[in-house]
Amino acid sequence: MFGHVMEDLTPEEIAAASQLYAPLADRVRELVAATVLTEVPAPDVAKAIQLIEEATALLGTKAVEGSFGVRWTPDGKRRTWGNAIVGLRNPIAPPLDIRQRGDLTYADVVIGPQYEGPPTLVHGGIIAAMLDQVLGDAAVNAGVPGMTGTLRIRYNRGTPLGPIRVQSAVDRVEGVKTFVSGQVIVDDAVTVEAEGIFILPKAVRDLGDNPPPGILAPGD
Ligand SMILES: CCCCCCCCCCCC(=O)SCCNC(=O)CCNC(=O)[C@H](O)C(C)(C)COP(=O)(O)OP(=O)(O)OC[C@H]1O[C@@H](n2cnc3c(N)ncnc32)[C@H](O)[C@@H]1OP(=O)(O)O
Repeated sequence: MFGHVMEDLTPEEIAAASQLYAPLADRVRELVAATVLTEVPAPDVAKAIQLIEEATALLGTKAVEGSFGVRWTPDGKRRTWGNAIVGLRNPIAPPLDIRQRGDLTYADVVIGPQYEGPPTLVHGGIIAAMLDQVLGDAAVNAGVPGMTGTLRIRYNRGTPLGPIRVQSAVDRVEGVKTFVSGQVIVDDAVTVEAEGIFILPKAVRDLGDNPPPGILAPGD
């Protein structure tokens, strides 16, 4: 399917790529936070711009065109490394390390200053994006994946920057629709609640009972 890329890589090659690119994304993420907060004098800002331009030019000498897509290997293992919320290679991602315990899908994450909306609080759109991903992953983990059709969010109170939990669980399945609910939790209090309907798209349904395994498998 469009955007899905098959790569014949060994687990060792994938581990090596992870060890190469995760620190790159981590350093750029730190750079983003530093850019928001720095108070150094103008010449130092000018120097930083020059260094960043050099790094960007270096990385751009060989690069994928368009987007990273979803990469998968013949064993069905999927890599969503460009994903805006969980992507290992994506400094925009907080990133969320989404885990599963029983029926619960969750991520514990520290939200930095680059995600500020109201002063000292997490931006509501960022919260929505994280909930979208974590609710979607609950559907994937339950074996009933889908694209977000509807996502309803209730912001009960502000969510402070810093450590938060985002969690979700599947409520029920009706045909091609998976109903999922979730919460954002800070210090044992629910700050945000969400309900989503995740729909197995017609294009995937049309692949029949045995779609390529990477289409539906959880990513990492
Ligand atoms: C496998 C991938 C894994 C991917 C796993 C990825 C992990 C998820 C985490 C990331 C989540 C995202 O960001 S996803 C990106 C944001 N979402 C999108 O871009 C989705 C854009 N919308 C679409 O592509 C489409 O509208 C779909 C897939 C949502 C539905 O299209 P469709 O498959 O053609 O649907 P259709 O046959 O008409 O209807 C099927 C049933 O769903 C109902 N329905 C249709 N649209 C909606 C809707 N928006 N909200 C509620 N319900 C709806 C219909 O009434 C019907 O109910 P009934 O008659 O059966 O009762």
